[in-house]
Amino acid sequence: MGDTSLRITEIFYSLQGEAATAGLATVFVRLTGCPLRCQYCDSEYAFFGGEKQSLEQILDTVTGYKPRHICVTGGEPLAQPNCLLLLEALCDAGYEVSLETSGAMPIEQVDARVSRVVDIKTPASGEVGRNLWDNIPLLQPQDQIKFVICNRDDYEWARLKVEELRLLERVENVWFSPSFGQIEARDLADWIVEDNLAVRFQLQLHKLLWGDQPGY
Ligand SMILES: C[S@@+](CC[C@H](N)C(=O)[O-])C[C@H]1O[C@@H](n2cnc3c(N)ncnc32)[C@H](O)[C@@H]1O
Ligand SMILES: Nc1nc2[nH]cc(C(=O)O)c2c(=O)[nH]1
Ligand code: SF4
Ligand SMILES: [Mg+2]
Repeated sequence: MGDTSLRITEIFYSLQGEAATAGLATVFVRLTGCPLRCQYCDSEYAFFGGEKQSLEQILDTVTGYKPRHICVTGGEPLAQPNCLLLLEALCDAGYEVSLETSGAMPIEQVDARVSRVVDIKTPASGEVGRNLWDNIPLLQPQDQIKFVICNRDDYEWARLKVEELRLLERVENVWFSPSFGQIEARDLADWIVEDNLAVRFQLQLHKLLWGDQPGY
């Protein structure tokens, strides 16, 4: 077997602040490095640095918290090929695993037990050109789609994508999430109601509880 280590920025235990398992105690494994540069990124500290850790080391740290839920995030976790091994090992260990990923990397090889939370990058993210549209037909009902909305134009764009790609038929949860500090969350909520959309609004719970800082 070759090198199975991963570059890790942090591993911490907190309340899941996003998506379908929001509110549940969760261990976060944040992988270092990302090929994208979304203008709003709240995890820039994960672009560089980190520490190489073996799969065993990572699993030991995770197990120490005695969690049920694990969220693998970054940076862009799928930019490290060994991420696939980590996801498989976490599933084998019996954890409920979710993966936060930009829509920019192939999701095909991710273990089928994982809930893949695919962020479709909007025009105002600055990275709309990186969306890998081939991922869309691969989505399963337990996967999730997220749009981080920065302004009204992003909202209109996302609304059209939901329709065009029939996203509500593909996955149980399509999330519209306000870009933190860039748009009034209430405006986004009002637009969803006015347009009678079947998407789900979310706020990043951890930022309301602890502010925008690493480790929470
Ligand atoms: C930091 S990223 C890591 C995973 C992956 N690189 C991605 O973009 O999905 C995790 C999630 O946080 C979201 N996010 C980052 N900065 C944000 C912000 N300022 N407001 C709202 N969501 C944000 C991202 O869009 C993504 O859905
Ligand atoms: N509490 C908490 N929940 C989260 N859900 C997704 C996160 C991320 O950074 O990907 C995150 C995070 O950083 N903290
Ligand atoms: S893809 Fe994710 S980690 Fe990378 S810059 Fe965008 S939000 Fe940040
Ligand atoms: Mg975060």
